[in-house]
Amino acid sequence: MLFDMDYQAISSSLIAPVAALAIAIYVASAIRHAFFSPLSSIPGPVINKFSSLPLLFKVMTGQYHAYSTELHAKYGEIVRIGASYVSLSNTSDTRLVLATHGFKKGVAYTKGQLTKQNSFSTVDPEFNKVRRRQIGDTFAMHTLRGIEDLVVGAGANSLIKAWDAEISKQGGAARVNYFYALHRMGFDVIGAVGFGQNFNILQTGNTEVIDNMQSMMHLKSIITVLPFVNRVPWLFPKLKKSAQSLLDFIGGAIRMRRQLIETTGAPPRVDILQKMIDASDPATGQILDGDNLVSEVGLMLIAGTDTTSNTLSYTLTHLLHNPGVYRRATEEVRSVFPDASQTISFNDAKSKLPYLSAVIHEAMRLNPSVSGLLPRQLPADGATIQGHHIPKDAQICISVFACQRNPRTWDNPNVFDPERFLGTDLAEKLKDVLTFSSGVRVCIGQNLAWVEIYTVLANILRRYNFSLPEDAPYGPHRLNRLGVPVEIPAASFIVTGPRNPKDNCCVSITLAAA
Ligand code: HEM
Repeated sequence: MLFDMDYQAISSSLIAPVAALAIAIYVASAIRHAFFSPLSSIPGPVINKFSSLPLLFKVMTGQYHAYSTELHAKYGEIVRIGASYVSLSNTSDTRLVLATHGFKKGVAYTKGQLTKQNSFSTVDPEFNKVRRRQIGDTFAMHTLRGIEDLVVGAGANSLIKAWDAEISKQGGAARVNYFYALHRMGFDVIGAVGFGQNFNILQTGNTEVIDNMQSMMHLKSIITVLPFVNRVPWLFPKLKKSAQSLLDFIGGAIRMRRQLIETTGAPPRVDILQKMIDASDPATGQILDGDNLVSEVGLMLIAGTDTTSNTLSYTLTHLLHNPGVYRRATEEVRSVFPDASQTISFNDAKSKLPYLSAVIHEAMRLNPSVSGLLPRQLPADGATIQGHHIPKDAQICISVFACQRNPRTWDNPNVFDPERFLGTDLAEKLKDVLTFSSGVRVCIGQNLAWVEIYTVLANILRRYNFSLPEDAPYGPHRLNRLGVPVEIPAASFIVTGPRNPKDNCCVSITLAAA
């Protein structure tokens, strides 16, 4: 008993010094990491030298794109954006990081994973190489030429059908929400080319599946930062239920296709789903099956819908906010393609409409739809960038948004000005645009996105007159201190889009004179 009492007395008297020692060690290590690590020479807010919490908060609340851009404007082209995180806004440095598998994707990609690893989420270069070999042909231009009719049918033509119906229903002029219309359409396009199915949500107005997709992106952003959320069923149950519904939906679509092949003995048509079912790695013969197929096709639905639809939405927003640009783009389309009975094809739109091309490039520069945190690991020896040694245990964050608004690269970077992409130096200029990323992990679906973007914009600009409704909260009537329209607020949950599309993306449309 006596021994017990002594023991208790001794242990209680030790608590305070042990705790003090632990705190001292923690503080010393934080100070060493903040001020004496190789990262200490990199500029940034003092708090970021000690903690990554401000960064993680910005990621979770959808503000990373704006936060990184703000810090680069203040501190320069290399910034300590978190205790172990460095951000770059110089395109050449960023391209260098993206060029090879030397800088592997950061582990955050695997934390946000809700399905089996796929070509996007994997951090393993070998796995990625196999996947890209398996599905590369699926997205090659020669494949897409074969399915352009599907893209245009579910895309531009279907949108025109829906908007024509709205115009006649609303008596000659219709008020529509272009964000939702373009998202539903984008989903139908992936349905047509990726699932061999007519989801038809543009015509039916069903948005449940779109909402499920947005919930999945939100959940992924949260899990990236707080991985334990995925293991605790009662945390964010609504988001999880929506994400699961989406995965069930994808699994069901693949099962239907397999059953159809078993019944008829042949695929109904050559589309992306069939290409993926048939895909094999030319080097190893490995095929895609089971959960791997669900994961890859699910990725395509998410990566292909939100990104392309947001790009289209932003392009239309910029046209509506800049009436002079809108007039010139519309005149170009209508004078080059006066016959409204002929659908404008991808090749024609791309090769014959230089001003519309410049508008699209400029919208994609200002609003790259993938501008969330894209972290990269360092090689074993670290790397030296802009004279700073970045050690192997740090991570480099790619901020496409900050790169594309870097004032050292772009004059008046926050001003929408398609003229930038009209000169003879177009190819040079495009080297500074990283909207589809670059290097070994460059977007695999960009050809599909281009076909959809050009065919939709060319055909709707020819067919409709667009104008902002009188109650539009943003537009040419609301200018910032640079004298250009205030940008509508955006949120970035991996994909960046308008934060409140319901209120900020309405437009009035009428049929253009034939
Ligand atoms: C305007 C539309 C699009 C934009 C701006 C875009 C942008 C990007 C970017 C920036 C990346 C790199 C992300 C990273 O490093 O973490 C990426 C990767 C990827 N994208 Fe896209 N994308 C678009 C459309 C599409 C479409 C239509 C598909 C397929 C249907 C697609 C499929 C993918 C895949 C599979 C990857 C991962 C590639 C890899 O890591 O090897 N994307 N995209």
